[in-house]
Amino acid sequence: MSEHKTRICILGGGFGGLYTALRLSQLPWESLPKPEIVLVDQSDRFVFSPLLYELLTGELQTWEIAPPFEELLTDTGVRFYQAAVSGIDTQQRRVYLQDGPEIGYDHLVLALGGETPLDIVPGATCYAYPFRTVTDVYRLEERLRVLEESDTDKIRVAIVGGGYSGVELACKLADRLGSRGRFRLIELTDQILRTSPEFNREAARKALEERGIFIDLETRVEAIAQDTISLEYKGQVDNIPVDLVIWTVGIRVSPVVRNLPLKQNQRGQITTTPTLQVLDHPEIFALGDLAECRDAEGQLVPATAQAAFQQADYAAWNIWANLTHRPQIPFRYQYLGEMMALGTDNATLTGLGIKLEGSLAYVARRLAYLYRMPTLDHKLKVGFNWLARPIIETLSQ
Ligand SMILES: Cc1cc2nc3c(=O)[nH]c(=O)nc-3n(C[C@H](O)[C@H](O)[C@H](O)COP(=O)(O)OP(=O)(O)OC[C@H]3O[C@@H](n4cnc5c(N)ncnc54)[C@H](O)[C@@H]3O)c2cc1C
Ligand SMILES: NC(=O)c1ccc[n+]([C@@H]2O[C@H](COP(=O)([O-])OP(=O)(O)OC[C@H]3O[C@@H](n4cnc5c(N)ncnc54)[C@H](OP(=O)(O)O)[C@@H]3O)[C@@H](O)[C@H]2O)c1
Ligand SMILES: C/C(=C\Cc1cc(O)c2ccccc2c1O)CCC[C@H](C)CCC[C@H](C)CCCC(C)C
Repeated sequence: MSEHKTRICILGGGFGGLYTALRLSQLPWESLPKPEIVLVDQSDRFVFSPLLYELLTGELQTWEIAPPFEELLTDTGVRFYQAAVSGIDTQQRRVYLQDGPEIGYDHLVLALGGETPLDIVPGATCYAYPFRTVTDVYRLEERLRVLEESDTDKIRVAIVGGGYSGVELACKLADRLGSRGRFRLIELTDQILRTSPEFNREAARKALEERGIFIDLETRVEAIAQDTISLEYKGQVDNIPVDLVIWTVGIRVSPVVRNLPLKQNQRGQITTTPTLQVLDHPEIFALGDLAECRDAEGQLVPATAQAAFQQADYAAWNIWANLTHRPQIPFRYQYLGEMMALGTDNATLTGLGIKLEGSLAYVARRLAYLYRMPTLDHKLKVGFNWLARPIIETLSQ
């Protein structure tokens, strides 16, 4: 008689999914056969999004911040499928893939993250550049290169959203374009970085000012066309000429998630228990940006990499606990602080009672992120490269 091997299927290989898979592969399964762990992602590589800006400035290379899953999962026993998830049957416990096999599961982990919605303003889908994936970075890089090689005197860039992504991108791009860049940062509310600690917000304001970045507060984007952006401020609409519009605003869960017969909030996020299980489906875990979770203390868990990274440990542990008949542990979110890149030699950091800005914060942020990268092997490769690169560059001058 062939024995059914328990299968854990993880959908999405980002901060929630990949780290759950890696943690699961390290847990002790001695008392029972190791389950089959399957990870599905539409991309062939994991993206360490906090360091995505550094691709645009050439500070980092793609392999460092977006290593292929096959490489990260070597010797872990986790099986990787590159395919887009097109549907999930939660009754039959089956996952459907575009151009791929159907996968049955015993435990399912939903970690598909979110998408940047562009269709909320006319013209944005056609003319604005989102900033979330490596493909987004390559498209933006191509546009920047065309503009840099053109004979236009000033390159006019509008960045929509005065949140973290908008501010970080503005500073990095301002450093890349130097005196040729003309930047506006467009924010709907009356301040940038509304949720940041005052220290980081002040450091960001200073960095934006030093780079001559103009901030439009209380300003709504009405429409985007090929070479203009229409901005509404205090009831008046202005059409401003631009060469490039970058859209960093909003997050939306994908239609695959929206279509699931699982309890969701107004934004389509799946409601979970503090143990990260989906209501009425103890075999399904949901984490990261697609989940609405209140932790053991009742605090709402934010949609950040910091939170997804912490949830992954609990999701893995609770699946293991389920299979080994141990009690579940409720998730406790620990806000450790936040870090922001504010240019190619500058950053700000507030966390664990420490406040740092300038080049010291720049180095500390890099080291803190190196420590958060997946797998020891990858950390060593990247760390070694960070040490070796400046030496090689100096010697080859
Ligand atoms: C530019 C940028 C910078 C950021 N910086 C920070 C930061 O400094 N600190 C911080 O805490 N947070 C940061 N964030 C937020 C952070 O990236 C997210 O909160 C975090 O990635 C959420 O993790 P997740 O696992 O839910 O989703 P993700 O990490 O987005 O992973 C989702 C995965 O699912 C895959 N996927 C999606 N749909 C499908 C499908 N249909 N089929 C198959 N695969 C699919 C995707 O390819 C992706 O690999 C940043 C975000 C951006 C965009
Ligand atoms: N360094 C970091 O820690 C870091 C970096 C990047 C991302 N993240 C995390 O990733 C998530 C997404 O961050 P994000 O910066 O990409 O997005 P975000 O936090 O949603 O910021 C977008 C900003 O744009 C504003 N806005 C919304 N609609 C607008 C419109 N139509 N026109 C102009 N402005 C508009 C938002 O105002 P409202 O707030 O009022 O909606 C907000 O201030 C967050 O959870 C964040 O914590 C963290
Ligand atoms: C603020 C810190 C962590 C929170 C955090 C933020 C993120 O954006 C993440 C993204 C993805 C995964 C996880 C996280 C995340 O946990 C870090 C706090 C760091 C400390 C304040 C100390 C840092 C010490 C340095 C590593 C060494 C300093 C060396 C010197 C100053 C050069």
